[in-house]
This record gives sequence, C-alpha cells and structure tokens, in this order.
Amino acid sequence: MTSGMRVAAAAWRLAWRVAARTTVAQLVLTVLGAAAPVTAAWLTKVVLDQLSAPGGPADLLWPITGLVAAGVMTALVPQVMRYLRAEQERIVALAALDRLYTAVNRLVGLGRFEDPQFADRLRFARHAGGSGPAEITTVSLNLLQQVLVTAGFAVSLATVSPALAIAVLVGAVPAVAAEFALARRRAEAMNTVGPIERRELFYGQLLSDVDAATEIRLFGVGSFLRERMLRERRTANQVQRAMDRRSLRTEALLTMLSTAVAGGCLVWVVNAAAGGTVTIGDVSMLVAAVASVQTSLLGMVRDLAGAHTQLLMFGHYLAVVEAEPDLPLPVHSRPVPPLRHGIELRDVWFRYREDLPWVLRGVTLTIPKGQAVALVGYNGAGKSTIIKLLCRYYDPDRGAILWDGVDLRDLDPVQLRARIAGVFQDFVSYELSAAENIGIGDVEALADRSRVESAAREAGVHDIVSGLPHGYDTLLSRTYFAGDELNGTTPGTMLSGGQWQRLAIARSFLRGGRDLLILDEPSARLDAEAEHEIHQGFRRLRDDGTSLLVSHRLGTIRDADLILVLDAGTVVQAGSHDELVEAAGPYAELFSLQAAGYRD
Ligand SMILES: Nc1ncnc2c1ncn2[C@@H]1O[C@H](COP(=O)(O)OP(=O)(O)OP(=O)(O)O)[C@@H](O)[C@H]1O
Repeated sequence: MTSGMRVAAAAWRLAWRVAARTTVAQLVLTVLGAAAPVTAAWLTKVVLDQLSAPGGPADLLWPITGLVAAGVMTALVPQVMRYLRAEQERIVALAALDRLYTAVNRLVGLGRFEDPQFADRLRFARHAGGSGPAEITTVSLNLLQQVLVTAGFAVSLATVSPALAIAVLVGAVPAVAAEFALARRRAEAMNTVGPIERRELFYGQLLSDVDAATEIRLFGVGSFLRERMLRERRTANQVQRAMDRRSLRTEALLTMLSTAVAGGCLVWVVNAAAGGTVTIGDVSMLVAAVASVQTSLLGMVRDLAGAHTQLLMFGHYLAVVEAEPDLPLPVHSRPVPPLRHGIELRDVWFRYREDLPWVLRGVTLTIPKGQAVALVGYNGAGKSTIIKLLCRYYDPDRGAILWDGVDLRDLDPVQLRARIAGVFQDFVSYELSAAENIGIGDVEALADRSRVESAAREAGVHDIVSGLPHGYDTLLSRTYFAGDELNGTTPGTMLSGGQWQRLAIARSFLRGGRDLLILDEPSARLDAEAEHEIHQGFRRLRDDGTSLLVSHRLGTIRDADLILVLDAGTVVQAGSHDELVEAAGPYAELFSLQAAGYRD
C-alpha cells in the first residue's frame, strides 16, 4: 500500500470507528447524488425524443415525474451532505484531538519537545487532526460521486458516439497530469512555509503576551518585533503567491483545453443532428454529458490534488500519533518500589544533542535514603540537568542512574515520577484557580480543600490566597474571565513572582510523603523571611524522606547532610558544610564571597 493510501485508510478507519452512521448516510447520499444528474439527462432525452416523435408524445407522466424527483434529489442531496459532513467532522475531530493529545502525553521525555521538526509536525497535526479525516472522507466520497457521474455519462456518450466518449476522456489526461504536478508543488510550498509561519506565530504571540509586554515596552522593541513578524509573513506570502500564480496559469490553460473539446463536440453533434444521424434527444443528452464529464473529471483531479495535501497533513498527524516512544521503554518494566537504600549516578555522561558539548562528564554521586543532599555550582555547571536525568526526562549517553541498584531505564517512568515531589527552577504558573494551582500537585487531592489548604499553610501562602476576592476559587489570570468564559465580566487576579513561587512550593508540599524531594532553586524569588520559613518546611519534609536541593544561596543548604560541588559537569568537591568551608576549594571561595557580600 502506498503511503497516501495508508493515510487515507487510517482516516477512514477513524471516521468509521467513531462516526459510522453519518459515514454510511453519506455513502448512500453520494450514490443518489451521482444517479440524479445522469437520470435527469436520460429522462430529458426521452421527453425530447417523444415530443419530436412523428406520432406525437406518448405518455410523458413517468419521465416528467422522474425528472422532478431527480431535480429534488439534485437540490436536496448537497444540503443534507453538508449537514452530515459537519456532524462527522465534529465527532471525528473530537476523537482525533483525544488521540493526538494522548499521544503527546505519552511522550515521557523532553527531547521531542525541543526538536523543531517535531514542533512543526505537531502544528500540522493539530490542524489536520481537527478537519483532516473529515476532509479526506469527503474528498473520497466526492471522488466516488464523480467516478459514478463520469462513468454514467461516458456510457451515455458512448451510446451516441463511442469516438466522442473517448475524445472527452482523453482530453482530460493533460488536466490530470497537470493537477498532480501542482499538488506536489503545493505540498512542497507548504513544507517551506510551515517553519516560517511558526516563527511569525512566535512574534505575534510575543507581541500580545502580557508577560512580555513589560520588557517589550521598556526596551521599545515593539516595532522591531512587529517588523520581524511581517518579514516572516512577507516571505511566506512570496512562496504562496508564486504557487498561486503557477496554479492560475495551469488552470487557465486547462479551462481553455476543456472548452475546445466541448466546442468540438458541440459542432459535431449539431452537424450530426442537421444530417439526421442523431435525434434532438441525443443532442440534449450529449450537451449534458460533455459538460458533466468534463466538470466531473476536473473536479475529480482537483479533489485528488487537494486530497494529496490533506493526506500529507494527516500524515503528520499519524506520525505524531503513531510515533515510537521518545525514550526506550522496557518491555517488562519493573514496578518502582519505595526507596530503601538510595539513588546512585554512576559515571554519567550526558549532552543534549550529539553536536553539542558534554554537559555532564562522568558524574558519580549517591543520594542516600533519608539524607538531604545539596548540589551547588556555577551557572551552567549541569545541576538542573542532573535533576532532569533523575526524573528520566532524558537518558544518560554513558553510565547509569540506579534506583536501589535498578537502572532507571528498566523502570516505568510514570511510576518513577509518582515517587518524586519537587519544585522546578522554571515552575509553571497555571491560569487556573488558586486551589487548582495547588491541587495540580496531586490531582487526587484537587477536590480535597482541607489538604489543599494545609499545603498552602505550609508554604506560607494561605493568608495571601484567603485574601483574594474569591479565596481559593479566585482565578489567577490576566487573560481569562472567571466563571463563564463567554459572558464573564470578572477578570482574574494576578500574584507577585514570589507568591506564585509559594504556590509552586505548596504543590510540592501536597505531594509530601514521596520517596524523593527535588528542589531546584525553590526559593529564588522569595523574600528573606519567606525563604527562611519555607526552608523550615522543607526540612520537616526532608526529615521523612530523601532530598536533592539545588541552590545558589549557600545559607539555605548549610545543614544538608552532604553538599556536592559541580563544576563543568563533574563533581569536584563533596562533604558537609563545615568540611567544605575548612577545605580550600570552590565551595569555600563561593561561601566567603557570599558571606563578604553580607558583611561589607
Ligand atoms: N534543553 C537543552 N538543550 C541544549 N542545551 C541545554 C539544554 N538545557 C541546558 N542546556 C545546556 O546545558 C548546560 C547546563 O545547564 P543546566 O541548566 O544543567 O545548568 P545549571 O547548573 O542548572 O545552571 P544554573 O545555575 O544557571 O541554573 C548549559 O550549558 C546549558 O546551555
């Protein structure tokens, strides 16, 4: 099966599975829609032949009734088809959306999200997933209808003159070839324009993004960014304009060709009628047949060409939905048992891509069960990368990470992450209610207001949330209305950077009791008092479990059981705060620099 047919078959399977009734109804109407014009042409011929018959017309009741029925059918079928198509599109688009985002959620790592090609594919997939399958089934049904109409009229034409039928069909060959060539070029143009439009979208979003608005206005870069956006649009327009001009030229030529063929047929049939070799009914039949065959053939070719583009788009959708896992998953993954001994990084080497430098160069370290380990080092030393590897967002290129001696690659990543709580350096501020912002840390607790509140209290954010206009139910957003999105008039409320961070911390408190607590700069935006309080809270949480804390503020990690100093992707020092301050080395230097900052 060619890849186009495979994609079309997948679209049909999806439509059949989720919208069988509307699909069958469309099939039936397609056949009726094809039969109507052929029947009408034959009945017109019968009526005309009877009218011009030497003995006068015989009984015209049934052909006239048939003509009326065919007329009603011709008018009604497209309207019902439009409704059915829209209904099918709604049902299929919902199922396709579900499948697409199930597939996106199935990606356990981060690598694909950082791949520009995947980003383009996802954009096409989002577009094609909505209307793609419905468009492909519609095009297929149109094709079926046109094949039936063409066949019906070709047979009718052949009864008048087989040579004419062949001439009309052969006259369509150049159109078929030209439309296919156009379709291929259209697809190429679309692939060229894809990344350009993604850039344009980026600038457009940036220009209308509320968070970016402050910097854009302070730096006065609005016009600069707008110009960049327009430049992308102009480039995309250039590609599309060239394509449209090519289509216009080709299609104008094809129209002239089909008009010439139709004209030739008309001249022949008028001559034949004048010579008495064909009847008046034959003339009407032939005029209808030539026009219909040409329209159907061209329509068929255009539909096929359009289908080519739709198939390519839906191909992107299938590529995302059927993608292999981004990280190799074990066939028989082991359950992730509670941590008993500790987590070990054994000679771990890692780089984000083969063409990029190594970020971790043989890191060996242990996070013993029940201990608080801190990771310090300069910017870019690889601290957050270690955290991402511990959550298995990436796999090490060399070496291994062991959970009680079992390689993380042999564990189910979803189960592994269920054993981890944490606050990331670039935590997310969800445009949801305050309660949901906390509850998302453990969706099972989303409806449990007492658990949400107690996490908020631990993170020192309860009073702030209680003081909001609707307390825990206040929408935290500047871009959406609270409650009824359509008719709402109450705008959301915004928090300060530190308050958002406290919410992120509350999320991690809600996940208390997990085996590993990961904290990547969890208090970077907090004031000194809040930072002190939060670290007390973390300490309580750490007492029951195992933790890894990354912080540039050495005061917050001085009571860690073990401090590891990372430099250019290797552990260069390890020990307690006192030991490291005693020893000459980067930690002592960093510490005395920070301490001096406070003393001076
Ligand atoms: N997704 C990524 N793709 C490519 N390179 C990356 C990616 N994330 C980080 N890096 C690179 O890896 C190196 C280590 O980054 P990492 O975020 O681990 O440092 P860090 O020690 O946490 O730094 P900081 O103290 O600034 O947070 C940096 O040079 C960075 O440019």
